[in-house]
Amino acid sequence: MKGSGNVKVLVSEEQEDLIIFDGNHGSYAVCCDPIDGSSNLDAGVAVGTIFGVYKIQPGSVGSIKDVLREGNEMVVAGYTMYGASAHLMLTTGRGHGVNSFTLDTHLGEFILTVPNLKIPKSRAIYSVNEGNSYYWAKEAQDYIASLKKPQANGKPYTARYIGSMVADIHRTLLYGGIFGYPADSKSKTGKLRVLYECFPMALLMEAAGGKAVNDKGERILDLTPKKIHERSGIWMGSEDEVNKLLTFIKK
Ligand SMILES: O=P(O)(O)OC[C@H]1O[C@](O)(COP(=O)(O)O)[C@@H](O)[C@@H]1O
Repeated sequence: MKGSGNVKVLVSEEQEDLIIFDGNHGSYAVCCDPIDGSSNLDAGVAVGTIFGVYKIQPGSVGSIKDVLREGNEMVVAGYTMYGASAHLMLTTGRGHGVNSFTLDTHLGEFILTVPNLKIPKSRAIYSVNEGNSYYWAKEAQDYIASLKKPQANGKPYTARYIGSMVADIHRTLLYGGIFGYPADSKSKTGKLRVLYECFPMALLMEAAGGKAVNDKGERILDLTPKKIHERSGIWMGSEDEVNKLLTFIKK
């Protein structure tokens, strides 16, 4: 990133402090989770790299103010997923849609395989770590319990959880459904980090026609973090599925 000359500020999950690249005139601030899902690496489960990009503030020489901003101000977001095949999912903002690329290992190039990807409006798939459900707020417990009952079509929802956010979100973008990692009485501010997990995935989700909210039902992209490694509870996925969740949260 330093060598590109375009990046002035870097926030990485792997670095406690903000990095400012002195000596270059980069115009961008990158927020990055270099290996998301790292706890799954040894098991050979798909992991990925998540990134979100801001244009640094006018007149800025690189500071924390360039990243402690609303998610709405991100200009690019994406992830690469290293699984059975390697994928790059990219958006340059809500109005610009989402493009999905697959790595052609012979060419060594990412090929555009799904242009202007749209998440299905609804799908009976939920993706959460139910191992935490004892600590969840009652609204979250009631919502997930409601999905396990036979729905209008006589069938309950199906559960899918890999435990690697990139892989769970990749499946959700392609197949539809809802992914959640709510805050709970054990992790009061949630687990996933706002700048390099929640914001990039929320921008992708909305650009694909989905929705992303926190435990209070507020739009994730309207949040403004106060610290670079700030966490938030999050739910995101197909529009109808998030709207159904909101009927439990916003009673
Ligand atoms: O094991 P849990 O508590 O279900 O958490 C899994 C979540 O944590 C993560 O692994 C994030 O953590 P890392 O970025 O530190 O790997 C996400 O990819 C995943 O959604």
